[in-house]
Amino acid sequence: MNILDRINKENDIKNIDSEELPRLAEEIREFLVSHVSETGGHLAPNLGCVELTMALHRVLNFPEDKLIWDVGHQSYVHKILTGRKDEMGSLRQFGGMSGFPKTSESPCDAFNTGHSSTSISAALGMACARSIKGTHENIAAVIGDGSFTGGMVYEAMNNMADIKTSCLVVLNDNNMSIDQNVGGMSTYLSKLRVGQQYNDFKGNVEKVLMKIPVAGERLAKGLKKSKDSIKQILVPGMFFEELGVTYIGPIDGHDIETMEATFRKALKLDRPILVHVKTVKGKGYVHAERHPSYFHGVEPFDIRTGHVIKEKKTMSNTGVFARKLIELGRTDDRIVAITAAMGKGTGVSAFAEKFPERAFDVGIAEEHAVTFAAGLAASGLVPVVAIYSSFLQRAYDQILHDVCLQNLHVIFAIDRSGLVGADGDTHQGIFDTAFLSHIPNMTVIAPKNRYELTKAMEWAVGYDGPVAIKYSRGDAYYGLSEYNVPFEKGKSEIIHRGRGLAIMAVGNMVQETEKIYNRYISEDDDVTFVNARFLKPLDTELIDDLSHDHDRIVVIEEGIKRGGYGSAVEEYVEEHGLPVKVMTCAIDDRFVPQGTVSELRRMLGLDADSIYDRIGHADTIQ
Ligand SMILES: Cc1ncc(C[n+]2csc(CCOP(=O)(O)OP(=O)(O)O)c2C)c(N)n1
Ligand SMILES: CC(=O)[C@@H](O)[C@H](O)COP(=O)(O)O
Ligand SMILES: [Mg+2]
Repeated sequence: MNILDRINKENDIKNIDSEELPRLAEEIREFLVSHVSETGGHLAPNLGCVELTMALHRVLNFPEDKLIWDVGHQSYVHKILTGRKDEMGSLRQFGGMSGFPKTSESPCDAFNTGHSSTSISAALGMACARSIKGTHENIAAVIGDGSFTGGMVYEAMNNMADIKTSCLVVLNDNNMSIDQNVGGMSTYLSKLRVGQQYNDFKGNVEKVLMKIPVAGERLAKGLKKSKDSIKQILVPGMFFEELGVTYIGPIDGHDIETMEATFRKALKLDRPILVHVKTVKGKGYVHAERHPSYFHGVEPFDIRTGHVIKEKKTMSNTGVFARKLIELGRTDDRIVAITAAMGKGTGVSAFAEKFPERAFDVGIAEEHAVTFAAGLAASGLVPVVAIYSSFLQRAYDQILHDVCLQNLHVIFAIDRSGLVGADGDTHQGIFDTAFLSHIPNMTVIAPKNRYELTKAMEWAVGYDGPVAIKYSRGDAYYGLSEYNVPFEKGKSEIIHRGRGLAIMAVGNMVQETEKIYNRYISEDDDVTFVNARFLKPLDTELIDDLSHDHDRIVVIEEGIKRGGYGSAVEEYVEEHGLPVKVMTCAIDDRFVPQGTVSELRRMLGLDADSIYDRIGHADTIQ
């Protein structure tokens, strides 16, 4: 019988003999590789934290104790150990188990995550709540070295120093973000990693105890360690120590026994402790160990070769963006590119290969990325900040206060705009139009296909002011390339001028709308088909014009309805008393879960068939 068969619910791991734990770790790795090879998912981060998760589960009691996973992409092992291994087949699928912690999925998930660098703040909040309520649960956060580049971490640690209560932070350092980790903190952690041997457990605890006045010294003496070993412990982790957070480490993140003993002791101390754990990303699966970046988040793959089963043959929007950026960069040396730890994901790394001195990976620091871009723009350069739509949510005030208020020429390349699929609610890029369009000076463009994406980039470089260009995850659309009306600020593109019904589609929904349009044409319905293109400024002249011979305008967009493009059209029509009804097919006031984009569109009524059916009833709209 496999040892994993004896793990069926939370805390079962405590009944496994210590000698059996290494075998259990192997079984978990095999289980992970076999499942993720079929579903896709974040494999390398999970392979790297198998023993770390096991050690935490030996020490913490679930669901009473609280364990917070930063980003949460590495929580699969935690899920397996908390009675969810049978759900692994549905990982990241529509209606299935999430790839991130979800409080709605299990009481053993203490806090929902998906975006990085939130875990220490949340843990600290829980620790303070525990003091106020007088309860006694343990609270721990696990955060990776990549996530440790995010600013909130330092805000939390700054605060932590003032809050003298037990809170364990485990820094899972695999010397990798998605790509190579970057920056001063990453260098500092590297120094800590190579600068000393793994501390043995007693030495570490002794160090901690020595720093606690009076009682700590007594306890440390009780450990009967030699004076020499006490001396050598005072140097590492000074940065954390100076901040008032006790540092232990680095310890071997694949040695369950050492981690278990360290965590057990650390949790007894009534103060914030950071345990620095060194792990190998992708550990135990040769292809993932060799290519941790590729296996960070991977599509279904062949276990033997490590190759993704459905290799892409077409170019993605990201690829189109990257290629065009390089082309623009060749002739305009004012152009600089910025990524917040998503070099490969956004395509900025391709630009960086050609123009290393004009490309910046600032770490997982979207807020900084935007204000950094503002500084570059204020000095006459043309920064292109490429950030996924959902991660850009973080930088709202930087966009408003640092860029738009000064009308600076910063280009926002908003990748993963629209539904992203399997990552689910934390990652859907559905709020960008709403949170950008209401900021004065901002121009928002949603290109309809790959050609228009390149034209939008050219236009944005030639413009002077903040411009956001949003495009979706996945394959670039090649269709409708014969329609290529030159760019003019605030002007939509008329693909076909008919009468009666006008359909205005936004960005990636132009492709879906083409199907609806073709259906009308095949039925001899001469409808108007508009590519919205500029979401802001609104093409009010066109709306005025349409209102003369159309009684209905239908707006189709893959974004949140309130504050979106359709809202702006509706508002304009109402304010000006135009004789036309507007219906917006967009996403109602809700979050959108995981699934394939087509499943989600069907669920939301945003697929061509559903929209066609709805328009059929459009004369009933109020
Ligand atoms: C705010 C935000 N920006 C970017 C990301 C994308 N992202 C997810 S995991 C990750 C790297 C995290 O590295 P680390 O914390 O070291 O975890 P590892 O995968 O190495 O275990 C990044 C950049 C994110 N989830 N949230
Ligand atoms: C966990 C996380 O935030 C990233 O790894 C994200 O899943 C990447 O998404 P893409 O696959 O769209 O690059
Ligand atoms: Mg890492």
